[in-house]
Amino acid sequence: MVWYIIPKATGGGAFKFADLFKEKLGILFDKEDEMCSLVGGVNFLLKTVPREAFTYLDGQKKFVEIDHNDLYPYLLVNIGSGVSMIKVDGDGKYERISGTSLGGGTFLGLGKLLTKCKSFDELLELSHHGNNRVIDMLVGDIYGGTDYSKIGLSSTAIASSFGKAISDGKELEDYQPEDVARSLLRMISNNIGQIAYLNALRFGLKRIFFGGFFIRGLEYTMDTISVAVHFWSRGEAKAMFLRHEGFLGALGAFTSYNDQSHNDLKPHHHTVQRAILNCSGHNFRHIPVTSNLNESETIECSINLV
Ligand SMILES: Nc1ncnc2c1ncn2[C@@H]1O[C@H](COP(=O)(O)OP(=O)(O)OP(=O)(O)O)[C@@H](O)[C@H]1O
Ligand SMILES: CC(C)(CO)[C@@H](O)C(=O)NCCC(=O)O
Repeated sequence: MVWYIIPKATGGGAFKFADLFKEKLGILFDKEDEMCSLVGGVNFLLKTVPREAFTYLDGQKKFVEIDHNDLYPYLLVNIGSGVSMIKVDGDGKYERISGTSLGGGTFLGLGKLLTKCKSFDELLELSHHGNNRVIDMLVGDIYGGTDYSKIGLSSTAIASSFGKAISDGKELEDYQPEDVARSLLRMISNNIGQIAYLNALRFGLKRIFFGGFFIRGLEYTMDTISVAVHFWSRGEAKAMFLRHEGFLGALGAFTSYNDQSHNDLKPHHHTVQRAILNCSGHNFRHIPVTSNLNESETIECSINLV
């Protein structure tokens, strides 16, 4: 019996590794466009999975009721190595309106250089124990401890990320890696939240969904992004997060098997004749799919969305 498996692949890696897979494993990818897959993944989740989207503010997670008839338009901010901002108007209807190269890769890359830590988890762990005020220059540092209330800035607002390092007379080694990691996480998350809001404003979008593997359900990251969106929108816009934020592209590629008919898909037990891979530029991540062969010579996949 001969088995032909055509894996769906999305992201830059679908292109970057296509020849390698063909040469070494004899496998051809079915390439799915990255942006299209991201949007497909989010739409699938929002329409199919209960309690998928939530807000996170002041340590409180609140699930958001999604009205399927009033879902669009929204802004999707996908934070991977870089950041893509996509205005979504419907199934398959979207436009990438902006992006920034200051993303998860910047956090991890700079973090490795500045703290010598080896992995994302290590860097995050460090950031949990740090205090950004040691390195960040606050409004109060500039204004002698007081707020600049006339323009809406409290004394504890960050005036300049890493600004204290200008005149502290310290070398990198004199700072605790925990504090450096904390400032870095705050700087990146804050910046993304601000750019996201400005783009939402450009197009009059009230809802902003944040996804990508950078978020990973991390409270400090989500809190910083939420505060940035809240601050810049003066409470008008809300940052929303997704429970399955790290698998958007792979899910979108998966749902595209059925000719984009997401509505026919249920989050449990799909019978498909193919497999999926989510390929970023430098690594592969399998969506948690279990598979076994059944008598009709198909691969039975079930996704566990918990
Ligand atoms: N265990 C981990 N190992 C590496 N990076 C991680 C890990 N957990 C979270 N991250 C963060 O996720 C980012 C990568 O996210 P993701 O895989 O969604 O994007 P990507 O596909 O590599 O990038 P892009 O969307 O720009 O192509 C990293 O830059 C890092 O900040
Ligand atoms: C290049 C991609 C789309 C690859 O996923 C992503 O890393 C990204 O959106 N980077 C930001 C590029 C920019 O808009 O400045």
